[in-house]
Amino acid sequence: MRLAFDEVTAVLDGREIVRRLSLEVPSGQVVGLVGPNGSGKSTAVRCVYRALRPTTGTIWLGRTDLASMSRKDSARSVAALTQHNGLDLDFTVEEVVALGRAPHHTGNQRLGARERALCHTAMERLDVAHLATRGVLSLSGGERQRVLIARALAQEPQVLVLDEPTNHLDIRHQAGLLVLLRDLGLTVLVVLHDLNLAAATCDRLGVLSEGRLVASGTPHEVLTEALVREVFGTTVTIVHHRGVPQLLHSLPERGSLR
Ligand SMILES: Nc1ncnc2c1ncn2[C@@H]1O[C@H](COP(=O)(O)OP(=O)(O)OP(=O)(O)O)[C@@H](O)[C@H]1O
Repeated sequence: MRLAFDEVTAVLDGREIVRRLSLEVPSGQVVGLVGPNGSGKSTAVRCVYRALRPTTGTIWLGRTDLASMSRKDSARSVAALTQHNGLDLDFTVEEVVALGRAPHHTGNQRLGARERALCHTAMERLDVAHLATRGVLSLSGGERQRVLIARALAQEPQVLVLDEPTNHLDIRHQAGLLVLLRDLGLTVLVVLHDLNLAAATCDRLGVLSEGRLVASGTPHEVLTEALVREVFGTTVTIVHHRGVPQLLHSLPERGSLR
């Protein structure tokens, strides 16, 4: 299912945080949203998981205007990993993952055998099955993050929206997660700070700067030394590894700030 921002503007506190954003995530593709701190990435994705309503513009889910859908219907299609995960209660890992099934249930339905198997598969994919009976409050930051991604997968969404999912993850789990996102076959919009991981994983990238989309295309098209200098204000050298652009920092000589 395709996801598309169509001229989306989001105003907060009287300030345009996202400005006329048009960006498409084609069905089954992974699109990375990158940009400096405060450029509006989280605000844009909050509009997709409906924590925020665009001030103007439309978000399309397939051919349907997201704003016209009931919250339950959109929750069946869109799963989100947000920066504020709300894991405040000491549920067990398996209980948290089972919450991913909530949009598919009415009332206090119990999970069926297929759903239990689905939750178990999601926990295995995220390497948290061995933690199933642990309380989530006792987990490390990275373990918690993986539990939340397992919950999102248990939801069986068609569209997955993730805001900095590699936070807290060690490099093995970062790489594992991004390979998983690539191979799930879902429509994925992912906010990433690590441009090297973004280039290696995403089919396309959108670059936000001060709320505006300033570049979009394949990583190869988008990630140039000039763009990184202009948007992020830093100097890098770009090399190609297996055909993928990768950034090497060119830091000033030691002592240059003295
Ligand atoms: N509720 C709010 N009210 C007013 N301003 C807000 C609100 N939420 C975010 N902002 C501001 O909007 C701007 C964009 O914030 P946003 O979190 O979308 O950026 P971001 O690109 O995700 O940043 P980061 O990379 O630091 O996570 C920031 O200047 C932020 O201070």
